Amino acid sequence: MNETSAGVAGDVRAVRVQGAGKVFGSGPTALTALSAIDLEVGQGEFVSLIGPSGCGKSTLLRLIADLDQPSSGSVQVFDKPAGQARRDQDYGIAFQQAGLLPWRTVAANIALPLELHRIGKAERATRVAELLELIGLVEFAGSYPDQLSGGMQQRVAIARALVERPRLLLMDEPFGALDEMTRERMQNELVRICSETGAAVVFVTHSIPEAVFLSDRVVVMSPRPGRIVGVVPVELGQGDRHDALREEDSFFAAVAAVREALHGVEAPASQGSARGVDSR
Ligand SMILES: Nc1ncnc2c1ncn2[C@@H]1O[C@H](COP(=O)(O)OP(=O)(O)OP(=O)(O)O)[C@@H](O)[C@H]1O
Repeated sequence: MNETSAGVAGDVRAVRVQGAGKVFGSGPTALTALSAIDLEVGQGEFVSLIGPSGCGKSTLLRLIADLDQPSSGSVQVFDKPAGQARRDQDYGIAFQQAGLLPWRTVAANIALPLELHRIGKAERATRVAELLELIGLVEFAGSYPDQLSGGMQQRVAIARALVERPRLLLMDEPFGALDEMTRERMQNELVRICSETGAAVVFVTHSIPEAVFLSDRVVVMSPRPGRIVGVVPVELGQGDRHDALREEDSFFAAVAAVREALHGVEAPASQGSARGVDSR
């Protein structure tokens, strides 16, 4: 393992990406989005991906989710090829847009993956009740998405991602569209949900404080072609990610360490966008 690969000790990894590259298109217009990515995520580990806009964070997540194929290298999820892990429903996915079906109630949205996999009605009802409890929306079971706030919709999307008890969650800026207060509440809830379910998480974000608050390790990527240029371990105590942590010196020190790792990897102005890394 070289100094920029992101590895963990232990046997079965939730995610193991080895030498992965991704080229979109071919010929003179070919675009190399990712190059020589080595990334390992341990079971129950929370890893964030951070880097300038367009550096390939979402592409890497899509490779792990088997929504796209690497042009080189390999992607394994729980020691299986990514495609097999997808067929085995080994992971749940939550993206920036909650993506709920507007004609289905909250309960029916959460139950959807179970229905698609022909789980019986009684078992579905039990599982949905558990999830509604977990996300604190029991009294909204019969509501429709347009009757919920953005943060509540995101919680429903996370419940739907968790409904099949995945050991891995793949999240692409799931709180990106939320206001700051709601976002922090959602982060607190995600910490709680992860400690209750033991799921590993790969989390894409533009926010350094968000990455630090949530993660065991923050993986820093370079501008296109995206490479891993640093891995910052966040040692803030596992079961101890509480709101007050955001005010503590250890938190600010970790934020500074990630900012330092990002130093020099920001996209030049010509390549930049309004969605660069946010260090607020
Ligand atoms: N399907 C595709 N076809 C062609 N190019 C693509 C495709 N998907 C992504 N790209 C390109 O790959 C590069 C990486 O995109 P990606 O969305 O992974 O970046 P990102 O780091 O997630 O960006 P952001 O932070 O802005 O969301 C970009 O230059 C993008 O234009």
